[in-house]
Amino acid sequence: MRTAYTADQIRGAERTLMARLPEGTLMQRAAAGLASVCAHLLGQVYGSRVVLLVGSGDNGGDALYAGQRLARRGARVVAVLAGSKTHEAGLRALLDAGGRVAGPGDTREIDAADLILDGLVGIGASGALREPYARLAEQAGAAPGLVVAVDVPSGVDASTGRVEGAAARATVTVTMGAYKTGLLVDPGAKFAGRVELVDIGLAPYLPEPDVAALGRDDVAGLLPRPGAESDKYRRGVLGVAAGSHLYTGAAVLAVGGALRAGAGMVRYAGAEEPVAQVRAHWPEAVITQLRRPSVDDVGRVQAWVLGPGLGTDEWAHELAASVLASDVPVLVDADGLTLLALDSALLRRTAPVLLTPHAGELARLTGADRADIEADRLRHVRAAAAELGVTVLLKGSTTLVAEPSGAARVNVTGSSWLATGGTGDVLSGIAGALLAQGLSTYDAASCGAYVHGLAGRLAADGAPLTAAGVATAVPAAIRTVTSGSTLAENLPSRSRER
Ligand SMILES: NC(=O)C1=CN([C@@H]2O[C@H](COP(=O)(O)OP(=O)(O)OC[C@H]3O[C@@H](n4cnc5c(N)ncnc54)[C@H](OP(=O)(O)O)[C@@H]3O)[C@@H](O)[C@H]2O)[C@@H](O)CC1
Ligand SMILES: [K+]
Repeated sequence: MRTAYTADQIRGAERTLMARLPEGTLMQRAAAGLASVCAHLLGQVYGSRVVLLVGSGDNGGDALYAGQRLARRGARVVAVLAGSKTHEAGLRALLDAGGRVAGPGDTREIDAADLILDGLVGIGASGALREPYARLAEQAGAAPGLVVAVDVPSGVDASTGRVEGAAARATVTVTMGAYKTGLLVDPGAKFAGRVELVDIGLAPYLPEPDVAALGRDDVAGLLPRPGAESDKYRRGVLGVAAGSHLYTGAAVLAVGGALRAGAGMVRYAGAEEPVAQVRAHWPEAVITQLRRPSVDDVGRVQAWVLGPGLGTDEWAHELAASVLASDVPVLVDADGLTLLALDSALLRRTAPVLLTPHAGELARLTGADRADIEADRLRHVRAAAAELGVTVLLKGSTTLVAEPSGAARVNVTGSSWLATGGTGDVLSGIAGALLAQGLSTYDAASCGAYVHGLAGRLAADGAPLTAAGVATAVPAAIRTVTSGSTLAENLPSRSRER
């Protein structure tokens, strides 16, 4: 499990650790890790051109000491001093090692650099980048050289992932001591590139994490596996109330996701048109063609998926009320979420609920502005979970899952190929199948997102995918998780010692 922290949490831990160590020790550890990543990226350090963007705080100090180490190994290092002041000892160290200095206006070197080290601001930043930092951050991102962000890409809020103005787009972010939340959550995650963690000895002093990202082993431990005693009922029966005469595909995809994700049985309940389609695609599903909007005659299930392609008319509303009146966990997606936005009384139930909105659907549910949600996804998904008293999975390239208690997880297996129509229906089927097999809403959502992301990567393999292809790839994704194969995740968990 990868855990991440806010800037305040990191600062608190750093204070405790720093009090036990000679002054400057942590910065030297940070600089050593930084220089080692840079050397690795450069391949040959001797003769390479390195530009340091140096702000007025300790983030700039890290960059200067890393620059000293690279200069000692023969790199041609130029420090662009952007702040009103500069870390003096770091600057002296760089100059003693043969580095040079340029002012913030002298930026010709940036375009010629093999590697640009972004040491403008780290966890001490507040608000949008001011000039000349903003201009330098953008210039670095647009330059042909590699960009290595020190601790956090400047312009990304370390605690939230918010990007208010300009920010440095990094190839690699070398982060000190622990992951920062803003490196895992979009939009910050997009600016961070690959994240490398440098161990500076902070771990024993860290509090409970702000967010966690499940890794392959965590998911393998949580995914249900059929035992010798399992029969189809014990493996979990999922009910799917989805699809309408207008939208039949959503029902096919949700049922497909559920069957591939190991539900013991899927009971599909719907109107005539989607019933015909589901029957044609999935002879395995047990089908009830509904004559009235009620699931009373569908038979026993252990969980429901409600909403994909359901429509939002009176018939759909009554069907939603019937599903939510049951005493089993319900996953609500798509049109089901619109129905909840229109009639919040539907949510008055005691059994668990998992909502799986994208930003637009969450906006409809909570009344928040969609753009505000996209800009500050973690805050909004937490607020929604607390306000509605249910587990909320907010879809996106870094999908988030939040509990009413404030606990939150981020999924790192996502891929931009998954931004394709119908993939959400597959996710609802996968997570629903996990709910039916007994996982909590929190675990079903997090493991569902993880498996769905992997299936998307397998289905895409570097080319456009279809939602049906994602459903087909689900068993291979589960095999990847349970067999311990090393399909790459977004963020390597490798850490570097001094
Ligand atoms: N502590 C430790 O043990 C260790 C810390 N480490 C490192 O230190 C980093 C934290 O250093 P930090 O606390 O000095 O803050 P930092 O991020 O450099 O920037 C603060 C300065 O930036 C400025 N500024 C702020 N907002 C701005 C804006 N919007 N736009 C423009 N400027 C802005 C503001 O300056 P001023 O306004 O006064 O000019 C402020 O003083 C951390 O990320 C890690 O890299 C590692 O070495 C490990 C050990
Ligand atoms: K930085």
